[in-house]
Amino acid sequence: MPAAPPDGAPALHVESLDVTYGRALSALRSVSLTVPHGAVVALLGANGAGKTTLLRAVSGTLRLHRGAITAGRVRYGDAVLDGRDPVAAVRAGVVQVPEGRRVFAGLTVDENLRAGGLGLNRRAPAQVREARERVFTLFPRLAERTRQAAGLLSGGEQQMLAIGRALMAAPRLLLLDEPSLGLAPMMVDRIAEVVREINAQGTAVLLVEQNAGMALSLAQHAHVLEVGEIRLSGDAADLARTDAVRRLYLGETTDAADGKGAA
Ligand SMILES: Nc1ncnc2c1ncn2[C@@H]1O[C@H](COP(=O)(O)OP(=O)(O)OP(=O)(O)O)[C@@H](O)[C@H]1O
Repeated sequence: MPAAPPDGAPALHVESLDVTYGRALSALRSVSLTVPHGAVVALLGANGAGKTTLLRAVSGTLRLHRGAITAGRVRYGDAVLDGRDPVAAVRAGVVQVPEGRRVFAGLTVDENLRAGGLGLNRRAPAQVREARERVFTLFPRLAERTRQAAGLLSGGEQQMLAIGRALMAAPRLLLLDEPSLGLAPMMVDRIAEVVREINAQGTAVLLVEQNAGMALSLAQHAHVLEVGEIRLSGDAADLARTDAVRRLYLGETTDAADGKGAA
């Protein structure tokens, strides 16, 4: 468990959130969760459960996908984030790493990293250098490839770059969407280590993962979303022991008759 937060340290509060896409599609209903300062919180759920939608609602990117918050609140510390844009979220200290390693393929590693700092364009060059050094310490492979086009990196390296780019904005809360998706097991282990290191440096993480084993091993708290609603919440280690999570999300056959199809 993380150390007790200092007084006034910001936490993310999502309160009774409803989100729709277009006029009809209800993607989230009455979703509430908290990410305490310095914590790792995992968000699990099947395809289409609404995990990405929740991250978009927090990072201010929902409108870019024609979604809208129709009820509820998103607050990070004193900042109200619902109804705001991504720049407001970044300024408040909240940065999302989108699913699918969306790096700028035609730009170099270095240019991608610079782009990550642009949301905070009044920062002193020394801070930018410091953020860059932090990224290169976490990801030495990026330091060796600063002039390489991002599109030529391996999948794992692109995921590192996507995370590194987000870290350039010096987030206090990182929203990570499926960082292990499509990566080889060794790279998944490396990404897990990186999440641990980032968290140990004081950044809270809201981690969306289909790899429930990895997510629950990293998180202190976890929530399970099903068709837009939170079905289970609790201590990550406790959730990992429940039959439903073991069967549906950890791939264990506690009851062969039920199979794993619902996940
Ligand atoms: N831009 C969009 N326009 C319309 N519907 C959308 C849009 N994005 C997501 N949805 C729908 O909202 C619901 C929740 O999707 P979301 O991507 O948040 O789920 P998810 O849990 O992240 O799933 P996945 O693991 O597949 O990414 C789904 O029914 C999905 O089809």
